[in-house]
This record gives sequence, C-alpha cells and structure tokens, in this order.
Amino acid sequence: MTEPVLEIRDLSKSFGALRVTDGVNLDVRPGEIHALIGPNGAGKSSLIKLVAGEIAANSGSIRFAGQEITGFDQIARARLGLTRTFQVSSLIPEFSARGNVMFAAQARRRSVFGFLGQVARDPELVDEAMQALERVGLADRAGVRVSELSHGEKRLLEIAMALAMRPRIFLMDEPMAGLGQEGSARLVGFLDKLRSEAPILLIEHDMDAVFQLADRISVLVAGRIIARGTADEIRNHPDVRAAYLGEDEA
Ligand SMILES: Nc1ncnc2c1ncn2[C@@H]1O[C@H](COP(=O)(O)OP(=O)(O)OP(=O)(O)O)[C@@H](O)[C@H]1O
Repeated sequence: MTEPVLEIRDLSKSFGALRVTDGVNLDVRPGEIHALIGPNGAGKSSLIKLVAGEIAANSGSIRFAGQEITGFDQIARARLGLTRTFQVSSLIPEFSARGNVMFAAQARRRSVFGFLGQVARDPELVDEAMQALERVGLADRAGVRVSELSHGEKRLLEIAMALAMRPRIFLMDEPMAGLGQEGSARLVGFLDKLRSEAPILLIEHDMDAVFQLADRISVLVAGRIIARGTADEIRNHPDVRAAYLGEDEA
C-alpha cells in the first residue's frame, strides 16, 4: 500500500488536567478525504493544531511526507507543505479578496524561497491569486475588500488562500460552517475533486457532507479515537450512534 502522507502515532496533549488528545493514531493517505468527527469539545481542533505545529504535543509522533516532524515548528512544517486552511479571523479585512490570496501565495514563496518580493506589482502573484479565486467561484469578487464580503464568501476565500499555498495536505476545520445549503453543496463538489491534488484531513459538523465525501471517518470522543471506518461502517457503528450521532436524533 502507498505510504501515508501524514502519520500520527500515539499522540497526546493535555491542557493542565484536561487530556484533549489521548493516544491518537491516525493516517491520511494520498488522494483520500479523512474526516474527523466528534461532539463539541472532543479535541478535533486541538488535533489539527498539533499537526500544524500551532501547539506542541506532550508525547507521540507525527510523520509527514516520510519525515519525522514532531519537533518542527509551524514555519518548518509550512515549508514542507503542511499548513492549515486560513480562518476568517486571519483574513486581512482592509485588503481585497485578491490581495489576501496574493498574501498567501507570497507566504508560500517566502517559506520555500526565503525572500519577499513586491507583492502588489508581481504579475505572477496576481495570476496565481486570480486562478485560485476562479477555482472557488470568487473571481468576480477579486477586487472587493474582505470587510465587504459575505460570511460565505469569506469561507471560500480561505479555501482560495489554501490553494495558493499549494500544500501537500489540506487541513480543514469546518469549511462548510455558515455556507448555507447551496454553498455547502458547491463546496462538497469542489472538495471531491480537490482530493486528487492533495489529501484532506477534514473536520466537519455537516454529517451529510462528511458521509458524501469521506473515504474514511475517524470518530473522536474525549480525545480518543473510538471508531474508524467508511461512511457506512460509521453510520451503523453502535458506539458512534451512542456517543455522537445519537445527539442529533435526540
Ligand atoms: N489553549 C487551550 N487551553 C485550555 N484548554 C483548551 C485549549 N484549547 C482547547 N481547550 C479545551 O480542549 C477541549 C477540546 O477543544 P477543541 O477545540 O479541540 O474541541 P473540538 O472537538 O474542536 O470542539 P468543537 O467541535 O466545539 O470545535 C475543550 O474542552 C477546550 O475547552
């Protein structure tokens, strides 16, 4: 079998007495969408932060693209193509949509080539940004300031910025949130194709989207993976129904 792009082994993290990540093992293989689901506070975002290097693990290991990266900081991980999707909170409100994507494309160059060019005048960056905006359906909003974009448009902009980073894996934390039915359906179609470019570790509360997209689903409850399988296996898993899906049926 092909080697996983990301391999998490026996990873643990505590905040004081609270164990948010408790001996987690998880792989993401080339071309797959691996969804991470679980109730609020289960530790999903913390796991993504551990992978991206935003917080440090207490024990365990993370391998990425064949390298041990557990001791690497965020910048070193980004250089290898491991960055998480930008969040609305990290957008620059006074820049245009295009300006934000150029900023992301430039951050990639800086991490790869180690230099800063003149962002605004660089035609290659403009092209790159426009291509990314085109792909998420925001090309006609390129010149609009972020502060004037709708919430759904900002979420799509985050994805465009992630594309501009050209990562070797996409780490996505609730990309569907706030998109509405139509926006979510469009994003599902987009992510479905995106997986062939780079695999996706996807945290998502929209279970319809998860069941449609995920090749495999891992279920996290109180920092531990309690089940893993295909959509059908997870849908019918008794522990999952009790611990998680049951909440929705209540
Ligand atoms: N920096 C921190 N310091 C202390 N506790 C934290 C910190 N970050 C997260 N936590 C706690 O860790 C637990 C897991 O949080 P996390 O955000 O990872 O869960 P989640 O599964 O992503 O939740 P949600 O689905 O609600 O986003 C929560 O109880 C949270 O309050």
